[in-house]
Amino acid sequence: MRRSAAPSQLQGKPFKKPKFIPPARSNSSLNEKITKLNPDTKLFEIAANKTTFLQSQTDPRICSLNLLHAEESAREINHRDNYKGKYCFEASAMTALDLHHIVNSAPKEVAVSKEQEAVPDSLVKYFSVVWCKASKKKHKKWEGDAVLIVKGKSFLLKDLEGKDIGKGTGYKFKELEKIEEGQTMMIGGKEIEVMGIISPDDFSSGKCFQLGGGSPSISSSFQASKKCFSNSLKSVCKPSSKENRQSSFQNCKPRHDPYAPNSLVMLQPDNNHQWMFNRNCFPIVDVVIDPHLVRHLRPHQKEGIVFLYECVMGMRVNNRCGAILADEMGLGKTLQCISLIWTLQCQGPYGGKSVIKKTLIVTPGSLVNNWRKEFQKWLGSERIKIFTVDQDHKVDEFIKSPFYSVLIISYEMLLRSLDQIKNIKFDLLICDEGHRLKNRAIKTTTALSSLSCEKRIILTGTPVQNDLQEFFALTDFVNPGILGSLSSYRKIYEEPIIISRQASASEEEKELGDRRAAELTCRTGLFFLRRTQEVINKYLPPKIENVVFCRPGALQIELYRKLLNSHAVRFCLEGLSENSPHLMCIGALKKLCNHPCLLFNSIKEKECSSIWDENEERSLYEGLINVFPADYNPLMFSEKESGKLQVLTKLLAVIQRLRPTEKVVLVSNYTQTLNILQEVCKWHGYAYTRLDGQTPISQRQQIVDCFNSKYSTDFIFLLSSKAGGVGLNLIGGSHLILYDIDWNPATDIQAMSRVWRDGQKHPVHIYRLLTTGTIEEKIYQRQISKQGLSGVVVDLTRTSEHIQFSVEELKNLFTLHENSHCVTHDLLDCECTGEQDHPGDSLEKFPISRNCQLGPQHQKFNSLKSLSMSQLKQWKHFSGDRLNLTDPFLERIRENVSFVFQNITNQTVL
Ligand SMILES: Nc1ncnc2c1ncn2[C@@H]1O[C@H](COP(=O)(O)OP(=O)(O)OP(=O)(O)O)[C@@H](O)[C@H]1O
Ligand SMILES: [Mg+2]
Repeated sequence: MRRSAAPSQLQGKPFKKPKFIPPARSNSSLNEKITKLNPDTKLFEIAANKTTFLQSQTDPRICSLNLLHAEESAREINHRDNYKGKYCFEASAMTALDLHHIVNSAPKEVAVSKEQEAVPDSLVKYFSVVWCKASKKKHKKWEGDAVLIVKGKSFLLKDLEGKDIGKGTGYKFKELEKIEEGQTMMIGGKEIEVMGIISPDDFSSGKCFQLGGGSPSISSSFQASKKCFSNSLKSVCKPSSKENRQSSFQNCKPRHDPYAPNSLVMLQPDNNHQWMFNRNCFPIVDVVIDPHLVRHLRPHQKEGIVFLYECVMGMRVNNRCGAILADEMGLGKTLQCISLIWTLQCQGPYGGKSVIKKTLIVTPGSLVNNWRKEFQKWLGSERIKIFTVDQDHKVDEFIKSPFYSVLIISYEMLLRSLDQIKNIKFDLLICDEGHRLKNRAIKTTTALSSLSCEKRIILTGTPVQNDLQEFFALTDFVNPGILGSLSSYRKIYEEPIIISRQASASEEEKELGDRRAAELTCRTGLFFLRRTQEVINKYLPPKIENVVFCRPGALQIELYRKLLNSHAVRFCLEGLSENSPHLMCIGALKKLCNHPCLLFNSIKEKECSSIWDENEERSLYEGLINVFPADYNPLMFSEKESGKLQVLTKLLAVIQRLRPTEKVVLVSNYTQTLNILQEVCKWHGYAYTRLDGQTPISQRQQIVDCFNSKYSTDFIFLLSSKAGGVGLNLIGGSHLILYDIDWNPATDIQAMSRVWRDGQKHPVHIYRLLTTGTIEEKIYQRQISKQGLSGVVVDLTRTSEHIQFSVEELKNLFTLHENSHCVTHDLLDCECTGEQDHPGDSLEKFPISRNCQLGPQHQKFNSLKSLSMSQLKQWKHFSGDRLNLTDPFLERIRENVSFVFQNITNQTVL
């Protein structure tokens, strides 16, 4: 049998999982393999690999989420790098010095692993192997790489996707115990050759399943350097004519002075990068952000630009040019991208030549014109020509005109114009509110993935929080293939992580899950950046957040009781079947909380519709109509019938009386509820404007601008959170009222973030209205306990309306607490009587933020936990008649309010 040299040895990393090399092609030993190569190639390949390896160990940039302060770091790095790499020839000379170190280090690793063989038998051992079906043929044709796990007398063979491809027990103990590198053996009907020993560490982190082994930067750099070498050598050897080069060199000055005070200078490319991308040996030129922009940038934005630059230039993960910028809402992701586009369009590190020509920005319809406005705001109209696609301006126009360099288009329009878009060569793709790409199967994702552009950025304020598959989709979109195939990702990361989070998980499973999560964080952390709102708090006015519990009206209580007694609800509580109508029951209760007339409308609609004969609906609504007054007219509804509506109308009146120049954003998830709120505005003569799913895209920015203008006479902005919750800047309003609650906390947080952002002049008041003792409280509790308290890596139980409920949970949901001021407060186990602050509580100790899907490691860098029950305990509590509110507005509407939680951020600025 011909023996293949373990590819891991060729890479100088015997403990990493080698890339599979069919035996027929790779039958030479390590030394043979190296000497067969062109000597220069050999030096370069290994040295380039080493360079990146060392860099990944020592370079602070590698830890993306632990960014250096941009100003100092970028400059410092530049100066540090200045000594090297003016020309790529220097690179090979320098890196060649490391060759011995690499080759010599290999046996050491083996020795370390071998020590482990001597440890007690109960310990598990891991090997990288190649395998094929058992045969007597002389020349084996290996079918693939695998990982062999040996424990005592049994073994398990897994392919690189993590799938089990063989297992067996009862083997001779000695045979399994003495497995060593290079050995071939028959095992479970398969012939295997042991290519190397895998350390327990590499197994538990999952690294051994990665092709080429190691971190992305290490492995891809190796591949990349191999790939680029032959090309770059050719092109390096045929530089442009002497004269041309001289004249290029003379023009190679940075566009802006890198030594000016406060200059923001990008990192210079390292040797490896130069080999790949500077084939004409242009001199290295400092890339300096336009001082006109730098003047305005906040520190976190400077860091963000450095991060984005390094990602799209392929400086963080070799051969990969994608990034996810997941800063919380309002942190100015738009400005960071605009700065990047402007920079790359005019500058580049190689001879100063620009890196990109055309940029495609895809964004929700409501934000197309917001992007245009932001370009105008930060760069004026002369520097860069923007084309926005709408009904009257089609992609054709962009194609025909040489003027425009940036195309801004909505996701919907993109799908319609995909054929044309595909024919344009875009160098940079930015997907705003890109969490919508979390589903790989939807058309938008496949359409965007089909574009050939490699430099891809996803912007999102609410990255997928609790679903590892969605996280995979985002990651795979920006850096295709970086985490392998979906099936291997599931086996290697998702499954062990999920298992480890289950209550029944063994210690071993927990440990494995933690390690895999840590490894995943580490691998993606290079191109994933998230900062929380705390970084801009100091630039913003104070924010007073109130969770207001409103007593339900008499009609509401009566209807509520009747609903809970319905056959449908009782059927749900008997045990869940597939056809359980619990979602319908929940929907009816939520409608009732908003206003009984919504329920009345539903009953009447069902009466007229043919679907009415469905049993559950009949059993839910049966007899309900009799609870309404005989002459009930849903068009003439009364505010008193809904506790929340009563509080709302009083609140609006007080705000207008006390602050006649301030404006209110009023948010609901439902169009029908917005209709009711709109009626209320009309009755009270409040000037209002409205944005929902029906608002034509072309009008949306105009509506927003008009509301934000100081000349606007609108008092209220009616906003549908589903349609316009993301991305909008509604700083014209300083009061935001969230009329109803969503299962998904991200939806609510998105909506609440519309007013407290850069540019806001007034202290901001946020009011979340909940009906006391009802399902709304339960949903709120679920938001702050399940997802907030968990603090774990994943919680797949939370998927908006598709949550799986246990019967116990449904019992809780379908209970009305009529005698409590606030069930949520009762659950807090708080000793206060709801009339005072909690002594010694520091709000700073409990920053409010959101959970990040990858748990502790990500949180350490960039994301704090969501508001949790324990944090809520630290807020101010005001109960019943003893309300002694510091909020001047709530103070005047206490009548219908049974309880208030209040938190003030930035009080010092008051
Ligand atoms: N450095 C700055 N100085 C002043 N205003 C700024 C600065 N950066 C951003 N802004 C303003 O802050 C507002 C919010 O910025 P932007 O819309 O980019 O936020 P975002 O991060 O995209 O938030 P979201 O996730 O909600 O879309 C905008 O009006 C923007 O012009
Ligand atoms: Mg945005």
